[in-house]
Amino acid sequence: MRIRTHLGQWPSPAIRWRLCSTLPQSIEANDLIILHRDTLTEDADQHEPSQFAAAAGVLTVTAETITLRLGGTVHPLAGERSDDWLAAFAAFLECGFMPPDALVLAHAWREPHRLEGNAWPIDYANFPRVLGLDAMRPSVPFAACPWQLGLYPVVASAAWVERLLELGVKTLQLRAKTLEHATLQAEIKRAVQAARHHHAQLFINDHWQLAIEAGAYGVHLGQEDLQTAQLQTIANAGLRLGLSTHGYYEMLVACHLRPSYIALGAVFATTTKSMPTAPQGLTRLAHYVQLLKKQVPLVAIGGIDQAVLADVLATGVGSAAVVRAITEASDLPKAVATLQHAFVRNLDLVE
Ligand SMILES: Cc1ncc(COP(=O)(O)OP(=O)(O)O)c(N)n1
Ligand SMILES: Cc1nc(C(=O)O)sc1CCOP(=O)(O)O
Repeated sequence: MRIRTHLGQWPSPAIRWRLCSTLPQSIEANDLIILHRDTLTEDADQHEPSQFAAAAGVLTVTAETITLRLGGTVHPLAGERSDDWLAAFAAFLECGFMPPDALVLAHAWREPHRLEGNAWPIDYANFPRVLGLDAMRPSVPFAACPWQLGLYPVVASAAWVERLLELGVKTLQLRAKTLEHATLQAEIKRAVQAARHHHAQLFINDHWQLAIEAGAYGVHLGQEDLQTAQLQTIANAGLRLGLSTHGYYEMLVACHLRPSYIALGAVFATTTKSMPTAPQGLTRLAHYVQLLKKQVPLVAIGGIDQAVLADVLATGVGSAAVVRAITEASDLPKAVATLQHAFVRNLDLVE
């Protein structure tokens, strides 16, 4: 409660978690069981999850690490933390953050922040490391892209890419979800050639091998894609990499891989795809930007249109990716011009 009062206004959490530092008489579905261990090497690692199967999650805490198991996913974190990290964890859960994100924030929590009247953790140096990522991290950072990627339409065909290039759009993504290999290969080639002709930056969603083959500017991948994509091959080929994130834990994963930009979503509700996570909203987005703005170029995505673009840009992101604001526009040239104008106005305000 003491820490929570310093974290500002947040909607009530959708889930009331119960933190159990000692074993409860009966385990309930929203319980997070906390186990203290000397090291992580014990075979306890294998037995604990089934023993506590009725709980929502288990945190195994050692001096240097905390491993959170939640819904079949393991989140291993390492880093310094304050003595009151557990109280901070409870406070961030109370602000509505899911356990992996609340645990990241709890690591980064420092009491002096509160005394300085700036309680929210935004100092990247205090944030923990996600363990187990080194094998997928390329030996060098991905090629850089501009800090301000500007208006960033995400479209499903080369024809759409060409239409937008004719209207002066300079950053785009081809996100073709339903095409078969041969058609897809031809679409990607055509879109890459058109983008090159217009000196534009075209990212290819998911299909990183075809993107390399076609010589695309970059690739966009989601967190699940990280299990299968060969990031070193993408980096060696000189392509840029954009990575999706949906909260603090995923941001740390993404940052460790040194991508060219990080996407923050979904800012607002979207009907373009079914999202497993709740919309972030502008307040969270602003906190994310404060943390990451000096680390990597940022792109906001999800439910962004003309009506909200100025508010989104006011958080400090350098780009906004949009689907429906473009594909469902009744007057495409006007929609592009209006959206582009918001970027110009925002740059004026920042300068
Ligand atoms: C700019 C940008 N941000 C996020 C996404 C979403 O990517 P991903 O998580 O891989 O989901 P799908 O696009 O594959 O549904 C994106 N495509 N672009
Ligand atoms: C493709 C995609 N990825 C998202 C994410 O949050 O990762 S949101 C999204 C769809 C964005 O579409 P619209 O602009 O129509 O809301």
